Amino acid sequence: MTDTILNLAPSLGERAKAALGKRNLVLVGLMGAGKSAIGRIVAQQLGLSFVDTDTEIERVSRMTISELFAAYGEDEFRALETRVIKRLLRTGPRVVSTGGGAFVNEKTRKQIERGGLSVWLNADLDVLWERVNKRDHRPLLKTENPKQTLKDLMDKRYPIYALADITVHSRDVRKEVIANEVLTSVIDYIGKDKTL
Ligand SMILES: Nc1ncnc2c1ncn2[C@@H]1O[C@H](COP(=O)(O)OP(=O)(O)O)[C@@H](O)[C@H]1O
Ligand SMILES: O=C(O)C1=C[C@@H](OP(=O)(O)O)[C@@H](O)[C@H](O)C1
Ligand SMILES: [Mg+2]
Repeated sequence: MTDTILNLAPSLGERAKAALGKRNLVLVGLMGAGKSAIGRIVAQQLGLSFVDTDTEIERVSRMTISELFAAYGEDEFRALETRVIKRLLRTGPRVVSTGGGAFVNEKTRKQIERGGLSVWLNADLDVLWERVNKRDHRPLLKTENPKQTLKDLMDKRYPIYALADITVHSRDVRKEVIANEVLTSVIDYIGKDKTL
């Protein structure tokens, strides 16, 4: 009997999916915040498809992000990013993990505002640095002092990320914990805003 009741209770993922309806869930935030890693887990829990915009950009261009930056520069990369995100949001609902600069670009941000619910994964400098310094595939961090570059980007971008619908504190705990907080925040946010 108890088993039956437990089985019928909707899971956190099911409740968040019902709250989201047809909206896309879009993760934004700085490099290393966990957008790609957390987005994948959140999508699994929601039973929605997952796409990482950088992976999609690499697929359509048949180049890596570093190659794109080197060959065409950041402005061209942003233009491609805007186009890719527009298409992904049109054909959802899905979970979309963006690259760190996407939400900072005004055109892309407006698309995200129209096409989905945005979640900022907000992390401290030391957490971000710990995560990004292990890999070297991020062209913007190929500077003499990448930690300072990250700090400068934080100062510039955090006021813009703060425009996201929801903020979740990304920190040094298991990824599943952060993913659950994203789902809970979605339920809370949609429950509070009756106009949605
Ligand atoms: N909560 C977490 N705990 C431990 N490692 C994490 C956590 N979130 C992300 N990571 C790791 O940090 C690195 C950067 O995460 P990633 O998802 O690529 O960030 P982003 O897409 O925001 O740049 C990856 O190796 C990822 O597995
Ligand atoms: O912050 C940025 O401008 C960028 C972040 C990267 O994605 P992640 O945030 O997933 O590392 C990637 O899109 C590109 O290197 C530019
Ligand atoms: Mg990423």
